[in-house]
Amino acid sequence: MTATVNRDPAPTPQDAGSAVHPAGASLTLDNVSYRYRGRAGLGPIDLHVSPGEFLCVVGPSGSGKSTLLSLLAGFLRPQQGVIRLGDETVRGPHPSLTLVQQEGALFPWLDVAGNVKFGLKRLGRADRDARAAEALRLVGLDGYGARRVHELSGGQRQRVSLARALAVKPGLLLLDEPFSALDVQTRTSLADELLGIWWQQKVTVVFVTHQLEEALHLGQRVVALRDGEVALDARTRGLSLETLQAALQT
Ligand SMILES: Nc1ncnc2c1ncn2[C@@H]1O[C@H](COP(=O)(O)OP(=O)(O)OP(=O)(O)O)[C@@H](O)[C@H]1O
Repeated sequence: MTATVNRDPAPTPQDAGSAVHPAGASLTLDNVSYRYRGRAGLGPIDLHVSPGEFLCVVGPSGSGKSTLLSLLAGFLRPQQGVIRLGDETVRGPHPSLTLVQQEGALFPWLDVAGNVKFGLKRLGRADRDARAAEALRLVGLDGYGARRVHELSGGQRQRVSLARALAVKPGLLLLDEPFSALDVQTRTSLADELLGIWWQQKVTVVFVTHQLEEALHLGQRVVALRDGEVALDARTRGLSLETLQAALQT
């Protein structure tokens, strides 16, 4: 039997019509490649992500997911091709582009609010405080600002990481297996909260995961990488798990 996961998590910005003005930036990869010592790596690939789109990237170990995220985050420079965020070429880490990783990477010497405000140094104090409070409310941690990081559960720490990323009001949110270290229940509820936040904020999302079911549940679109190339690029609506698995195997 074919198990079809047929879920569009929320109406897309396009579905919602002209009332919605996505805050997210478009992302374009034009003939991009990066090869370590000229061999393994990624590309060349072409990819366009629309403003406000939620894209999931899947692929087996070594298929190029981390390389792709490092390129998008500006940590690596393409050896060939161009990456654009909106009209701007990505040449390095960019304030409108934030990355949330598996283990959050919070600063243990700062309290929760200090962590969330970390990327807001260019703002005045009142704006920083307001942004941090808003971001903590978005992730369900209203009132947690004065807590120490070590007092938090794994799920709460990932919420703080997400709040820190959202506080800068990014055009593009990059998520690298952000929930994979969490238990299934926490993972599921955080994934659903992320969908709510995405829908509210209209940020463009690139979400990397090993879990094909998670990609079909969360994404509007999924890109499957195999050996550094795009093996499948499809809308998730109506896409079966078997089709996705087959694309990664053949
Ligand atoms: N620093 C490096 N030096 C040499 N080769 C590398 C380096 N980093 C990655 N590679 C190679 O590039 C290819 C893509 O690796 P990448 O880490 O992007 O894959 P991945 O899909 O993120 O894997 P995983 O799911 O295991 O994290 C692999 O063949 C890997 O061995």
